[in-house]
Amino acid sequence: MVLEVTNLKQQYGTHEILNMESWKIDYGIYWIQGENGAGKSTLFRSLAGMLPYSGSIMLNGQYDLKKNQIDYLLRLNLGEAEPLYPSFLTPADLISFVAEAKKSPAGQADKLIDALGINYLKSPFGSCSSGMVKKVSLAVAFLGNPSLIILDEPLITIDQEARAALFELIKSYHASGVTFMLSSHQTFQQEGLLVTGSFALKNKTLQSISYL
Ligand SMILES: Nc1ncnc2c1ncn2[C@@H]1O[C@H](COP(=O)(O)OP(=O)(O)OP(=O)(O)O)[C@@H](O)[C@H]1O
Repeated sequence: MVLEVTNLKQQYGTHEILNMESWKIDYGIYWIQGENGAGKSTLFRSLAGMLPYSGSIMLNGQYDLKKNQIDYLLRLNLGEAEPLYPSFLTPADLISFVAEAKKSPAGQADKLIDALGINYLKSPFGSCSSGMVKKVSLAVAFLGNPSLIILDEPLITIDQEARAALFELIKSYHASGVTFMLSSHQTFQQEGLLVTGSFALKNKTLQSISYL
């Protein structure tokens, strides 16, 4: 099992957002759907260790997010829907920092920069376009040797060329064993991406969607 979630509860103050008894996914590409405010980003941030939660989250059947946090976080990457970086930082700074933290193999960052067409590496984020910021956030989500990559709304603000490059990256990383969790209000089908399963976040839990 790539990911196993048990009794996950998540709330902001007294407002409960998630209450998931059991959710397991194996190797694949999953599309997570849900209305605005359903809790997708909250779920992804919880899985990425960014929010306190109650319950258990286990990766690759052996890394518990609470007990083996470093091993877990080396294997799970999140690309946020609307990434925010300090305005003085440059994409080059961010990429090299994350590459080191994620133990990225030599040459991997350059390939991602090239593939996604990131060409303002030394301009501070404060002067980058929103599409450029998003492309950098996508590049860093592929760094290291992840087992699971979560991309929250990966298609927003990126142009057609970057979109095509992103789908090529997803396909090639998936072929080498990476599981993906993608959220989008748009369909992925036209990109030739074979989705293993789709889930909808409703009533604080994930329900499997089957297509006729
Ligand atoms: N930091 C926070 N503090 C308090 N409430 C929050 C916070 N972040 C999100 N929420 C609330 O939690 C609920 C779930 O939000 P979340 O962003 O996870 O939904 P989403 O499914 O990703 O939505 P969208 O499709 O609009 O991006 C919403 O009601 C939102 O207002």
